[in-house]
Amino acid sequence: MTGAGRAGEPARSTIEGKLMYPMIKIEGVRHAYQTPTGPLPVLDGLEMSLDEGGFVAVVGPSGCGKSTLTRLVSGLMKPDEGRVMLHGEVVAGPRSTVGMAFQNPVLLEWRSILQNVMLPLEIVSNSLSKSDRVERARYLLSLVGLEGFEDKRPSELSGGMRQRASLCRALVHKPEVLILDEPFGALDAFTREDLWQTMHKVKEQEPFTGVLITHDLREAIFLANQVIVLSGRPARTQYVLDVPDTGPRDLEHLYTPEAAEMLATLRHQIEIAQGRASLDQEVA
Ligand SMILES: Nc1ncnc2c1ncn2[C@@H]1O[C@H](COP(=O)(O)OP(=O)(O)OP(=O)(O)O)[C@@H](O)[C@H]1O
Repeated sequence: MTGAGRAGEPARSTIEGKLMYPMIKIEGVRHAYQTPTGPLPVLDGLEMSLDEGGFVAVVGPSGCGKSTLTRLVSGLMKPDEGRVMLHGEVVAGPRSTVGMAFQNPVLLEWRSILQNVMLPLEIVSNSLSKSDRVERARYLLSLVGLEGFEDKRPSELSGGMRQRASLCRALVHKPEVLILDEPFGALDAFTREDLWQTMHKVKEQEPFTGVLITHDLREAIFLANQVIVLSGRPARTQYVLDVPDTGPRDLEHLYTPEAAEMLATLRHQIEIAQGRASLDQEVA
């Protein structure tokens, strides 16, 4: 990688003479939505840095601006101030190198599950032949446990299965960044935990840099290696927690003293963000 065409001087390091940029870098981002009753400030001093292969979970009070952050990273929106960079390049418009999965999977009922997963390959220009596309989609479906369901319609699948298919669709074109906006929020607790483990398996086989928006602190520390707590709206980066050991783990991991301590810290930070606790109060 060279520095040519790179914006300004984003934080970077050098390994063997090569410039290394964080995969995602957000600097001093401020944004307000224009509404009929005037501007609504949503983000006010957002900072974030995530290396390639990292996985960040973003938590914060309801309505503080978490989804707005995902729109900025995917290039669907530009900030009023500050900059969002992917690999040192300012994000100036929608990026095909970003995959997204949401709480509502929105699969197309008139297409089979396999055809739904293949959809991004039809939209994003790529050199894959039809048979390679089919092979890629089938591989991902088997990775998430949906082998044998390729020809089903979305309505024939359970909510958890649809979410698995949606994950495959988000990954099929090998995006550099995978954005997950509360993808497990509507699922029951058992299905959700099952999908957390699937996520670890997928990340092992299909490396990506992940951004997870969630209200579930256990989910955050189970999946991510960094958790960012946003303050109440207008949101700024209030607290960053580094989660050690991001390798595959079992659910028992969530019941260790280390996990309990991380959860207590995050809960306390959320209470501060909600204005229900002050910075100088001890973590309970
Ligand atoms: N296009 C828009 N125009 C005007 N206001 C908007 C727009 N999109 C979002 N908002 C408002 O901006 C604020 C932040 O929205 P956003 O969806 O980013 O929050 P969030 O943290 O993801 O919310 P939640 O936790 O409830 O999912 C909310 O008050 C929302 O109503």
